[in-house]
Formats: sequence, C-alpha cells, structure tokens
Amino acid sequence: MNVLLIGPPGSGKGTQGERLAARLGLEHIAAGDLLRAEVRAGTPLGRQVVEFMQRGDLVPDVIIISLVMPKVLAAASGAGYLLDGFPRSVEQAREARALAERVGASPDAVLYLDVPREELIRRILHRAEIEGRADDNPQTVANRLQVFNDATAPLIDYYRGRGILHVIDADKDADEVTEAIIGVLQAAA
Ligand SMILES: Nc1ncnc2c1ncn2[C@@H]1O[C@H](COP(=O)(O)OP(=O)(O)O)[C@@H](O)[C@H]1O
Ligand SMILES: [Mg+2]
Repeated sequence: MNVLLIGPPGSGKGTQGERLAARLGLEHIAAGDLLRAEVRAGTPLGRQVVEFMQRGDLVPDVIIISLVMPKVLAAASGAGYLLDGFPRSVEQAREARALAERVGASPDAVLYLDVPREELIRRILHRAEIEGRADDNPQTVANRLQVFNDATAPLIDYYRGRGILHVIDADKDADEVTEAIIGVLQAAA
C-alpha cells in the first residue's frame, strides 16, 4: 500500500506519519525532514533550499522532486510508502504521477488531515517552545499557512476527483486520529 498524507503545518503529518508507518509496515518518507537533513549537513542542495524554508515558501519543484521521488519509487517496489509533505501543489502531483504511474508507484489512498486554523497556530507555537524549529516563528508560520491555502489545498479536489481522498478529522488527540485513519484505510482496502 502507498499512502499520501496532506495537511497544513501543525496538522500532525509528522506524528501520524511515523505511527502509521510503524503500524502498517510502510516506509515513512517526510519531505521536510529530508530537506532539514540536507540543510544540517551543509550540502549544496541544503544551501539552495535554506532561504525558501526560512521564509516558509515552497522550495523549487525540481529540487524536491529529485530528492523525494527516488525514495518513493524504491519504497513502492518494497513494502510501500507513507509519504508526508509531498506533493505540496497540483504541479508537483502531476510531475510525480508521470514518474510513478509507469512503475506502479501511484498512491492508493490520500489522507487529508483537517484541523481548524486556530488549533494549528496553537500547536505550532507550542511546538516552537519545545523543538525550536527555525520556521516556527509567527511570521513564517503565517506564510506557511498562506502557502498551504494557495498551493497545497487545491490537491484536496485533485485527489477527490481521482477517487482516493479521505478527509480525516484531525482536531482530536493523536491516538484517536491514528485509530480513525487505520479504520479508514482498512475500509478502503
Ligand atoms: N513538497 C515540498 N515542496 C516544496 N517545499 C517543501 C516541500 N516539502 C517541504 N518543503 C519545505 O520544507 C518546509 C518544512 O516542511 P515540513 O516539515 O513538511 O512542514 P510541516 O510539516 O510543518 O508542514 C516547508 O515550509 C517548505 O519550505
Ligand atoms: Mg512535518
């Protein structure tokens, strides 16, 4: 099984991604984590993306696609993937689809983690105190929410149109959300 997790910043993609991958035996691929690892390691790719990330803007499509898609294709030929943070726009989804379709690596289910804006902001500001992520300051958070609304939210209709979208009420505690998702995936399988 191949699963995409989409949702605004603070919606719980990272938390749910890890748990679901462990429970379902899928490979967890997190676009933001891969980018942060490149930045930390000071690679040429990391240097190219750091400013986009600090502003909360999407990094260029060619960069994220070349980083994520080899891992996606490899995971799909094994246990399957649980992909979080990619695609983040309809354009990225189209490019990924062109690469994935030929090798049977297309997503079987897309989970949209639905959380009201006030709760997102509350969670991110709470996380900022604990983790100190460079892009969890109020100005960058506002831009990340805007980028989600403008670029990423259109994916909801895109995947609904393909018949694989599941809207998850993620305004609940993490355990409840995990169980709800497992139920949805079992019913869909
Ligand atoms: N698919 C992507 N396309 C472009 N940029 C991305 C993508 N995924 C992550 N990024 C960059 O990494 C940042 C952090 O991503 P991520 O950790 O997934 O955030 P969150 O989980 O809070 O939504 C984004 O704000 C963006 O700059
Ligand atoms: Mg994340």
